[in-house]
Amino acid sequence: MSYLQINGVHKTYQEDLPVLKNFSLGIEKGQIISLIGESGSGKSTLLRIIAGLENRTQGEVFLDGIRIQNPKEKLVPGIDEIQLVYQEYHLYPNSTVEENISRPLLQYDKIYKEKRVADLLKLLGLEPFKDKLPRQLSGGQQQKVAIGRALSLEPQVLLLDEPFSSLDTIQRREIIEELKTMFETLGITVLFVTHDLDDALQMTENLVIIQKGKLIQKGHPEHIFSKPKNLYAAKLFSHLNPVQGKNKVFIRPSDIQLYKSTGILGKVIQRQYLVHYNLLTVRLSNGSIWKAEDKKRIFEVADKIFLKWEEEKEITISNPY
Ligand SMILES: Nc1ncnc2c1ncn2[C@@H]1O[C@H](COP(=O)(O)OP(=O)(O)OP(=O)(O)O)[C@@H](O)[C@H]1O
Repeated sequence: MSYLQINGVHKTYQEDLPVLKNFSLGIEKGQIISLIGESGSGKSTLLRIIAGLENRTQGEVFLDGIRIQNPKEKLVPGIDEIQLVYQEYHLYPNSTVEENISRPLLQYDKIYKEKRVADLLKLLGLEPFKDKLPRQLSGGQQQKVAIGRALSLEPQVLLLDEPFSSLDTIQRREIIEELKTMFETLGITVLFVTHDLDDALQMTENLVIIQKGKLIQKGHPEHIFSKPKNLYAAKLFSHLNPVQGKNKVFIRPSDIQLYKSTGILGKVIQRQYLVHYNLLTVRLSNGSIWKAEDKKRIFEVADKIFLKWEEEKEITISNPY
């Protein structure tokens, strides 16, 4: 059994409409995992179940071998060892940063509380803002306060439910970088939920993919990229072009080479400037529409183009769902 063990969790809010289907996952102590899935795939429900804040229809969750109780089995749902951080910061608007972080420690010894809060303010780089109100902070700083508050109880596991979705790209990149280092230093076990593959990869190389309540695939991104279990897992990484004359066989735009004279003929119908290449939309002579990456930025709309690729780069996806 893993440190955090999720065994066959099944959840239905309404009869016959399962939101989680026999979901099992083991997470080792100190591991950081990114759980990625589209909207409505059951990610938040799973986190609430792990935290003991939502009743499971079937299955069990264990932390260090101890069963997490359903809310209906407890007077006060949840446990201190597992803390959940939400997208909306849920801060107390009229309390300072310091007060927000110390709030869960109301019942604790004063000296312990002061030290714990001072440590967290330092760890999160929030010391200069300790007397400010949440509304005087940026979104990223507010989320750090929420994370500080979650960490105040010295949890073993931190569950992050799309915590950076409302931040802009640069803020997200910076805060993920900073928190990742902090989590590694603390040795805390983290399950980070997101629908954004870039965010997921910035946090860790341990990926878990959930789709419609089912665990589709887990592992290193390189493995999922080259051997995706289904179309959704494959498409998370890039667009897929269906190879003509081959059933369920695809080629990624990044694996296509572009030529001016030999290969499969097409015509550029759209060109999109992206950071590292121009993304071309190409109509092939059989009418199908493909995407290709023009890394040298050579081709223009209406140009003739010829495509080639190595057969070994083709991906066969037997499961279309
Ligand atoms: N309390 C509830 N009562 C009834 N249905 C619910 C409840 N909470 C969630 N659901 C439904 O369960 C499904 C999964 O929702 P959930 O929030 O777990 O998914 P998610 O992957 O976190 O989605 P998002 O990224 O949009 O938050 C959705 O269809 C949602 O409408």
